[in-house]
Amino acid sequence: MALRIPFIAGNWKMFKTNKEALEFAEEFKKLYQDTDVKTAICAPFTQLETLKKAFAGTCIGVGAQNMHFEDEGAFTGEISLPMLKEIGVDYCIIGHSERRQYFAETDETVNLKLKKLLNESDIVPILCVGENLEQREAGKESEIVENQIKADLDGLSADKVARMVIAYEPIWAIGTGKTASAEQAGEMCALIRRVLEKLYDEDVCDQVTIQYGGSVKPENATEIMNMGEVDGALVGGASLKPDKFMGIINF
Ligand SMILES: O=C[C@H](O)COP(=O)(O)O
Repeated sequence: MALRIPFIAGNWKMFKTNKEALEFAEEFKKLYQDTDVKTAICAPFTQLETLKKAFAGTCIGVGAQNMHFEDEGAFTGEISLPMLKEIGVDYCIIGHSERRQYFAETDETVNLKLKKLLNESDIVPILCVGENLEQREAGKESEIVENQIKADLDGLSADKVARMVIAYEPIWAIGTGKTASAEQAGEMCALIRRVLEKLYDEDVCDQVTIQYGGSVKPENATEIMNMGEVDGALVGGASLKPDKFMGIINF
């Protein structure tokens, strides 16, 4: 079994101005030392260049939160892969539940975006999947997540999928203060690994980094990270403050 390095990424969603991002970066750089945990900040588009410059010469990665699947065109408000490449981002979140819920993201567009990123760049996608409360209460979480993974990865080759990150984010646990129990997080991350093994092979399933996301904070990070199949976390609210985020990285 491959030894996967823990990877804890922040998702700032629609928070922080450039000035605030720079202040965060300066403070966070001082704190992020002597750790074997990989990290990145996925920030709004307007802050990506600022963060790339601020984190230059460190191991702290920078990610976008979305990308269009076309290179260019009449798509008002969208950002393309060549634009992200020019900034030099390391990661890009794809298919976050907030994109699916509020901006009509579908498994079909998620799939096109993943193909674009993986076939035409070295940018690592962080694919988000997860069920809503109604689906969880109906006991359908495994079916929902399995179907999302199958549809989102459709047509992608094993070597491409092997370098992805997949974040299991139950929608009912995002920003609600309700966290999935460490067992629930572990079970769903294990399910994702089994689906990958079925679709590809053991090598792919061993290499993919699987994160849990949903109300992760310093107080619950140790328990979540200690579940066998959880390789990391995608952190929303608690990634906005350098000391809180560092508290999770130091789980
Ligand atoms: O991408 C991050 C997730 O949506 C989790 O957000 P949260 O930590 O604020 O619950």
